[in-house]
This record gives sequence, C-alpha cells and structure tokens, in this order.
Amino acid sequence: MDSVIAPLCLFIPLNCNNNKKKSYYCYYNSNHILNISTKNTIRFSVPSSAGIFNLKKFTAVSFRYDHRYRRGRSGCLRRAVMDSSNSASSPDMQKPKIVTGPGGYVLEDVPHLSDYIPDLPTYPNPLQDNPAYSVVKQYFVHVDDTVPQKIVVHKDGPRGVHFRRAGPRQRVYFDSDEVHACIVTCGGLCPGLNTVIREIVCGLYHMYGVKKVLGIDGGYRGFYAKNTVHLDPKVVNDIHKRGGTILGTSRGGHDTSKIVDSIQDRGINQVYIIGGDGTQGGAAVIFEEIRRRGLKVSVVGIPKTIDNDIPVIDKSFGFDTAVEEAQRAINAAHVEADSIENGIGLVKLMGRYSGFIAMYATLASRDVDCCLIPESPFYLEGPGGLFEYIEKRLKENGHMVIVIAEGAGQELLSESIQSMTLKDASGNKLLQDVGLWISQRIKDYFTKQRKIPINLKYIDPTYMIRAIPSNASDNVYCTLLAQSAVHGAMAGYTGFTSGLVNGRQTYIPFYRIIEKRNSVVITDRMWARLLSSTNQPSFLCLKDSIEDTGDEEQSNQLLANGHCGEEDSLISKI
Ligand SMILES: Nc1ncnc2c1ncn2[C@@H]1O[C@H](COP(=O)(O)OP(=O)(O)O)[C@@H](O)[C@H]1O
Ligand SMILES: O=P(O)(O)OC[C@H]1O[C@](O)(COP(=O)(O)O)[C@@H](O)[C@@H]1O
Ligand SMILES: [Mg+2]
Repeated sequence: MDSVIAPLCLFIPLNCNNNKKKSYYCYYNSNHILNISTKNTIRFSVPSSAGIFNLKKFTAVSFRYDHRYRRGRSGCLRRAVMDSSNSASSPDMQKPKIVTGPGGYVLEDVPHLSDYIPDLPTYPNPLQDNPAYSVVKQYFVHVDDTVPQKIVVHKDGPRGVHFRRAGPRQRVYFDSDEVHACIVTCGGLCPGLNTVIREIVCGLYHMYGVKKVLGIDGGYRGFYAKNTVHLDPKVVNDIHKRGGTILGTSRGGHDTSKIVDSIQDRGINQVYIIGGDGTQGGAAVIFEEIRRRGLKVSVVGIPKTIDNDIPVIDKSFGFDTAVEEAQRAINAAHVEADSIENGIGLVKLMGRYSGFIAMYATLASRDVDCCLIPESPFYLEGPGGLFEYIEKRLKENGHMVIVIAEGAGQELLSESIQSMTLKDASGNKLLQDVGLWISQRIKDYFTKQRKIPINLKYIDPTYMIRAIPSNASDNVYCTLLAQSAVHGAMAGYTGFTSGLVNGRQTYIPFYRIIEKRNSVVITDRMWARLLSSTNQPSFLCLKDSIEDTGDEEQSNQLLANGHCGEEDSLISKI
C-alpha cells in the first residue's frame, strides 16, 4: 500500500449475511477506476458492530460506495467514514480545510492558491467599474459568508457543516490579461452543457475582461491528444439553444501527468471541468498534481449529472429538463396502453444507480401505475410481487403504465442472464437492458403462464432526453453555476466544485462531491409520496428494509425520526 500514489479510490462492498464477521473486499488503484485489478484486492474482516470503518492503514483521499458490487437482494453497503486525520497522510495530499466556530459551527472550506504559493499579488475586482453591477448594494460577497448544509435545525442542536458562499470578491488573484482559461466537458451528455460553456466564456469576457479562453476537444484526453478550440462570446453566442456539448466529450483518457503537462505547457492558469462524479474525481487528481507542482492554476469543477446522483448539491443542472422531457415518453406510453385491451406501456428512464428521474417523472405525470428504481428492490412472482400487481391493475383499469430506471432490478437480471462484467472506458459497469428483459418476462408470464393476452409497448427515450437543450429554468441555473465558478477562480479559490446548497451558490471541496453518491432514500417521505400516488406495492416492509440495508446509523435515525439523514438532500427539502 505504501507505493500507492494519491488519490486512492476504495470500493467496499459488504456482504451482509448476518454472520458475526462481515467481509469487505477493497479495490484500490492510483488514478483511475479502470485499473482496478484483482491483484489489488485485499480481504479482511471487521466485527459486525463496527459502524465506522477506519481507513488508517490507507492513504485515502476519496472514498465511495460502489453499488456495482452490491450482491443480490440481501447485499448491503455500510457507511464508511473517512478519517480526516488520515485522509491526507501522504505528504502530497491536501488536508481538508476545516474551520470550527462557536455553537458547533463547522466550515468545510476550499483550497486557495495562497495556501501553497506565498506572496501572491492581488488586484481590485474589475466588476467594481462595471455599470451593470455597480448599482447592486453589497455586490461583493463578504469574506465570512457561509451557507449551512442542513437548513432544518433544532433549538439546541449544533450549527453544523457550512460551505463557503460563492460570488465575486473585492480583490482578485488574477490580472485579467494574465488569465488563460480552458474548459473541458467529460462523461455522458446532459442538457445544459452548452449553456455552462457559454456562460463561463461570457462571464470571463464581460465581467473580468478575460480574452484567452480555450475549449478542450473531446474530454480529458483532449488535453494531450486533440486540438483545442478558441472560445469567445461570438463563438458561443447561440450554443445554449443546441443540445450536447460543442466541445465534445468522452469517457476514459484521464492521464493525470499528461493532462497537467499540457496545462503547464500551454500556460493555462484556470481550468473549468464540467462533468459528473467520475469527472470531479479526475478534477481532484488534477488539482492535487497542480498543487504538488506548485503551479498558479485554479481548478474548478462544475457538477454535471443527468441522474442527479452527485451528493451535497440541491440538484444538478439538466435534471429538470430531463424530467420534463420524460413526460413525453410517459404520455406516449399511456396513450398506447389506453388504446388497446390489456395495454401495458413500459418506459425505461435513465438512472444507473439513482432513481431520481424515474421518481420525479412518475410523480409529475400521474399516469404511471408503477415506478421501479435501483434503490428499491422488487420481485416478480408471488404475493406482493410485480406480476400480481399488473394483473390487478389490468383487471381494474384495462391498462397500465410502468416506469423503470435503467439500474433497477439488475440483481434479478444477473440471476437470470449470465452476469456480464463488461465496463465502459470510465470503468462504469455496462448494465443489461432491464427494459427489454422485463418486457419479455411480463409477456412470458401473462401469455404462457396466465394465458392472458396483453399488449406491451416498450419505449426507451434515453438518448432523446439527453440530447435536448436545457429548458428555461436549467438555463438560468447553468448561468449561476458558471458565473459562480468564474468568480471563485478569479478570487484564487481552487480544488472546488461550484454547487447550489439550500438555494445558495457555494464552493464545495472536491472530496465532499466524490465521497459518496446521492440516491433516493426509499424510507423517506418523497418515496412514500410516490407509493401513495401510484398505489404500487412497496415490495418491502419497513422492518425488512431496515434489516436489509444494514446501515445502523440510518436504521437508528429511521426508527427514531421516521425519516432519513442528510443524504436525502433533494428529497427531504421538498
Ligand atoms: N476516479 C477517477 N479518477 C480520475 N479520472 C476519473 C475517475 N473516474 C472517472 N474518471 C474520468 O472522468 C471522465 C468522466 O467519467 P465518467 O464516469 O465517464 O462520467 P461522469 O463524469 O459523467 O461520471 C472519464 O474521462 C473518466 O476516465
Ligand atoms: O450510454 P452512455 O453514454 O454510456 O451513458 C449512459 C449513462 O449516462 C447517463 O445518462 C448519465 O450519466 P451522468 O449521471 O454522468 O450524467 C446514465 O443514466 C447512463 O447510465
Ligand atoms: Mg458518473
């Protein structure tokens, strides 16, 4: 382990088999989850009572669950908490910047260029002379402004974790002529990518007078394997009306030293990285390498995930657009099902590990009779199963609509289809098509076993949803995210993701973004709302779900409060 270079990703699946000892399988690598190798597997045991898994022996900078290793219905994952005193045990690692204050106040601050480069000159913010902004009272953000992560507090409770408020600062750490910025988009497509690119370029130009902005072509590998594109307000003027990303994107290709060499060789000093959890993980590595080399380069992440699976932030851009567009597919499924005897409309929506799109699209539509998501295990046959429910709805209503998230029921699929271990270039497991599989199972059951003729129409609108331009509210959201990112970089902050927390723009340290995944908490009120709106079976009683998750902290909270903890960011706020 000593030879491992940071950052290190540990994936710990827990086989929850009610034995006294539980086995953890750790996979680690130095840079990229693709390089996970079975040779690097360490196996050891901890007592079942261990709620916190201590990473003392490892040089861990990032840590997250990986549902890909989830095992069957009884498999579960236990929260593992990174011990912050150990997380930076390598001399190359940036220690989290934690500031504490009275009343249990904690600021999880972001790095600043001045942390590792002494005597940096500062300049007055050019915005002070900008006629558009000079009318705003208190335009500049106060240096002590922070935003609480938890908005619901109790009288005697601690003030809790805060993040630095985003926005323009009185003094900046870059002279406008000195700035050479670049923008890269990585991972899957998402509505709003072009709007974010546009607003970074226009923000740099119009607010700070920055003229040198480069577009990196085709994701991370574009830094060293492709040409760059010059970006200015004229080039990006209309791009927010188009879907996709004008810069192109890719998975794979994260070669840290080649990327940082390219940044250094080109004289780039602000790097804007737009992408999901994988991309932000890559951004964290780039930041660490830049810091290690002592370069005056701000590294800024803008979170992109159509699945809304990035933690801490209220929701991700493009999510609203995706939910809205999904309505068209659900409407079509409903029209088809309603027009024919025993019609079943089945719509597969995105959501590899998190069922937010399926849940919100279902709640918005009111036409859906059953919504299946990865977080809520289900079963097909027998009392309380899906087939029984379908038969009941067909008898009652003559038709039904099912929405299924792409990651739902994967454990059932791997039981019936030989498990595939193929991965994409980023190391994400290639999922089996649950929509096709479940269509076939439903058809077989009703026509062969029950001798009930059904008419099933399957719709997969995934790429039609991903490829559209963002809607009006996402456009505004993208603008604020992009402008906050620019303000942060100009103010000398680095190693952060720009994100909305409780309705306020904030700067969040990378490690908080990549340490875990945001997912639907099925024992939370929002999922209960869904169950009550569709009237579908829960497939799991509360007692079972508590036993099954094996997460003691969550279970205790559930039993005590009837709802879940801070992970349910989007849900619990609504
Ligand atoms: N742990 C990691 N460290 C470095 N780079 C990573 C890591 N995980 C993913 N990447 C890189 O980030 C990019 C996007 O990741 P991917 O998972 O495909 O999309 P997303 O950012 O949407 O989650 C890819 O180039 C991938 O190689
Ligand atoms: O077909 P691709 O390009 O591999 O992408 C598929 C994946 O990307 C997504 O659309 C969304 O990914 P992000 O959350 O990273 O935006 C998933 O729903 C889907 O599993
Ligand atoms: Mg991802």
